Amino acid sequence: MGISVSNITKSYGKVTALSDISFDVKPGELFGLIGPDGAGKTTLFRILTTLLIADKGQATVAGYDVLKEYKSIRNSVGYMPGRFSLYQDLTVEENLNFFATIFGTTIEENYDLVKDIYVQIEPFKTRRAGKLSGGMKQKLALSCALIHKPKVLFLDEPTTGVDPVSRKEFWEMLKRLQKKDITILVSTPYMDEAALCDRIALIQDGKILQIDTPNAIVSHFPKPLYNISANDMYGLIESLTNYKHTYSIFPFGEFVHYTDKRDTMDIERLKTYLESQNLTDIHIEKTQPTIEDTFMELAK
Ligand SMILES: Nc1ncnc2c1ncn2[C@@H]1O[C@H](COP(=O)(O)OP(=O)(O)OP(=O)(O)O)[C@@H](O)[C@H]1O
Repeated sequence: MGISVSNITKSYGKVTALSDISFDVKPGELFGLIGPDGAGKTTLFRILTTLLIADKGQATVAGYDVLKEYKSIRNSVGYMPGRFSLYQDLTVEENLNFFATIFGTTIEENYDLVKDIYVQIEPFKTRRAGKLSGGMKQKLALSCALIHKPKVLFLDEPTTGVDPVSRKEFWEMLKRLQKKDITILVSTPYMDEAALCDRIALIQDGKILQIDTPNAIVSHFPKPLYNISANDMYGLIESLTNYKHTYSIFPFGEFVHYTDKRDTMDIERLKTYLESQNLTDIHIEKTQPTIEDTFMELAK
């Protein structure tokens, strides 16, 4: 009753948005599609929610074929698209009522499922959706996607444009929904959110780079990784770019993430080199790779 995707390909004219994509989401799993803008995430969501037809390949959602049984899929899934899922001129309550009505149900009938989320915006139930904050819009959109008790929930970049506290709360809500036997496919460009999924697929340019648990993905990082900082970030990047032993560099907050071509690297020699480039306050220490590091390495 999860999701099964086999060899899905979709092009828009000359742009190949998805190229031979295959993966399965197990029933009850919280599965993340992680990739930058334009990777093909929205196209895949639209195919799985039967709004778009693939050029090639098959897919099933909740056991139903996306082509032959599209009507059953529409009754079994909840879809929170990245943008424009709410009617801005309707109030909070009217939006929820509208989504309940088109699925032939009522807010009361399925209130239990959305209660957790909806109570947080209920005090504003007479406010128009267009006047809500980003975090409140997101909670309303999630309530609307859930009001007909879907078996599978599709969330396309649900936390984009949402403040960090609301983002954290949102992920806690997803974990609670998962316990109610809902299979969740969520896309995000935020690598820190990827770590909260059961399994993730890293996707770029319409291709899947890797599928695994977040821990396993990180453990595939091929080399020791170092955090390097110095007084001048720009000079540090330039010097490391010109260093003959550099394998990869990647700006990461206040640090540069560095890997070396050699099997064993001499930290002191690298420090001496950077000092010779007029850099000061140089710190080099080994660090743990993140999903973002693995993504950058695979995307090379
Ligand atoms: N209707 C369309 N016509 C032409 N090209 C399109 C269309 N929709 C998407 N594309 C192109 O297909 C590729 C994948 O787009 P898609 O929206 O699926 O990616 P995404 O990962 O969801 O990114 P975003 O977060 O920016 O929506 C991009 O190169 C995009 O420009």
